[in-house]
Amino acid sequence: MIVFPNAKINIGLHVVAKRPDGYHNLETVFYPVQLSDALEMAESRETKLTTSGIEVDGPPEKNLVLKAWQLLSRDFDLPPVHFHLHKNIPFGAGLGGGSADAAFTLKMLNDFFSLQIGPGELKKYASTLGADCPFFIENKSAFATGIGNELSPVDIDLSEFQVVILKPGFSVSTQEAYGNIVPAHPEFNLAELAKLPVERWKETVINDFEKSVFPAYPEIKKCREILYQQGANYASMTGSGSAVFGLFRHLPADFDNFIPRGIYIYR
Ligand SMILES: C[C@](O)(CO)[C@H](O)COP(=O)(O)OP(=O)(O)OC[C@H]1O[C@@H](n2ccc(N)nc2=O)[C@H](O)[C@@H]1O
Ligand SMILES: Nc1ncnc2c1ncn2[C@@H]1O[C@H](COP(=O)(O)OP(=O)(O)OP(=O)(O)O)[C@@H](O)[C@H]1O
Repeated sequence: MIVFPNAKINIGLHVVAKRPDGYHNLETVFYPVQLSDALEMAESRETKLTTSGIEVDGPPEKNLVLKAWQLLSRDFDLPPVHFHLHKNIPFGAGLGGGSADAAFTLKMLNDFFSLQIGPGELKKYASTLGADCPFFIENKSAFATGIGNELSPVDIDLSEFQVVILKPGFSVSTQEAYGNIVPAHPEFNLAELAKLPVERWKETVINDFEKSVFPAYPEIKKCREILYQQGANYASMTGSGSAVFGLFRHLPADFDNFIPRGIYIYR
């Protein structure tokens, strides 16, 4: 069985408050995008993970794919499986790639072994693997509150836009980014703002992490500037960076010529 865990972008992100458990309450809109990993699973003599593509740091047992398998194997009698993960989504990018792999592993195990876990229960398993993870269970645009795990559907359709993602050669640690932010209650509700025409988002739909991350990493700010110079109708950092995305009604044919060396382009 093969699945294609996709990335997400954040359309606005407000860090609302620090919680006693050290995590932060936030408000954001998650939107799924096409950029995807490939994850294959087959029954095997022992449970193992092999990888190709972008090299993920850390040993296989720390990989969220195996963590998702371990999580379900505590409650279900799962036979051993061989996973192969081909990694295309850069990590430490704010694109939620690791969380997507974890959520798709849960869904694939549930389907393949007919475990009969309902979507609500699957989301609960997912939230123990990462704050971004429950979104990828339904994988539909959603307004998120709590630590990012309380989701309600939001009707946003960006199909007329081309989504272009720029990623500098370095990553930003999510933990560090949260550590450098001063939480504040937002004036406006993001779910409402996201209903405005995309052309009005530039002034209204804000990712709070840009304020704290841009001064330390001017190259990320530069990526957003380039996207606007090239005619993006909206551009923003996603999550805690380091990737930024642009939404284009018309992407210039010579777009790639304007992207400095060392910056990866995904579309
Ligand atoms: C920045 C976002 O990508 C926005 O979508 C997410 O909030 C991050 O979600 P994630 O990578 O799934 O986060 P986790 O792997 O659960 O947590 C990584 C670290 O980020 C911090 N963290 C994460 C989520 C959150 N709501 N508050 C936090 O303070 C915590 O220090 C945590 O140790
Ligand atoms: N399947 C996986 N894919 C990517 N990273 C993984 C995976 N499994 C474990 N990790 C660990 O998670 C870290 C990346 O997490 P991080 O949350 O920074 O990145 P992300 O997946 O881009 O998501 P986001 O930045 O949106 O939270 C990696 O450095 C790696 O150690």
